[in-house]
Amino acid sequence: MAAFRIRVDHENLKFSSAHFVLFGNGKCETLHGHNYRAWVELEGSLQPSDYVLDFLVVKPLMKQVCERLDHKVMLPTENEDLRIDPGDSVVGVIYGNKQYSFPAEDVLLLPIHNTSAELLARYICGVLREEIKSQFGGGGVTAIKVGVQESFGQEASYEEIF
Ligand SMILES: Nc1nc2c(c(=O)[nH]1)N=C([C@H](O)[C@H](O)COP(=O)(O)OP(=O)(O)OP(=O)(O)O)CN2
Repeated sequence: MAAFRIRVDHENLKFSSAHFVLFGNGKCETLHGHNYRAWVELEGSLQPSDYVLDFLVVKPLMKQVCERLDHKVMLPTENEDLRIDPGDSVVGVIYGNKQYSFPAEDVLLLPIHNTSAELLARYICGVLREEIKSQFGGGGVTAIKVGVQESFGQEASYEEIF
């Protein structure tokens, strides 16, 4: 089967954020940060413009998502073992015998089960999918794939049919 695929992967598509992966049974990583990078690939048919979708519209969408994640402590709200108390000025978090409190403005609550690169990729993919659908009606896009790199040589990607 023949298909066109575009890829947007720029050095400014990055976010520097803190997280800790939860392993269950009260075990988790220590809080730490990564200089994440993200990229997206879109597969689809050519439009009258001879584009699948203009790079110049995909790039700012990706940039927006990265900016939302940048300089935040990312916390997963879909993990039943992580207790989050989202106050107006302080977010309290309890996991096993660990307790954290963060300034609310530094926290980003994400509707995911864990802040692994895999689930961050799926989250970003979902945000982009909805933006592309609402702004361009999908265009000719048939599949979307997002990659999230934690550090050089370590990345996860997620792909879904549009
Ligand atoms: N499949 C996945 N494996 C791991 C993930 C992930 O998201 N998906 N995440 C981690 C951790 O976040 C961990 O911090 C990364 O591990 P590590 O490479 O040890 O950490 P550094 O970036 O600090 O790299 P150094 O080589 O230690 O400097 C683990 N696995």
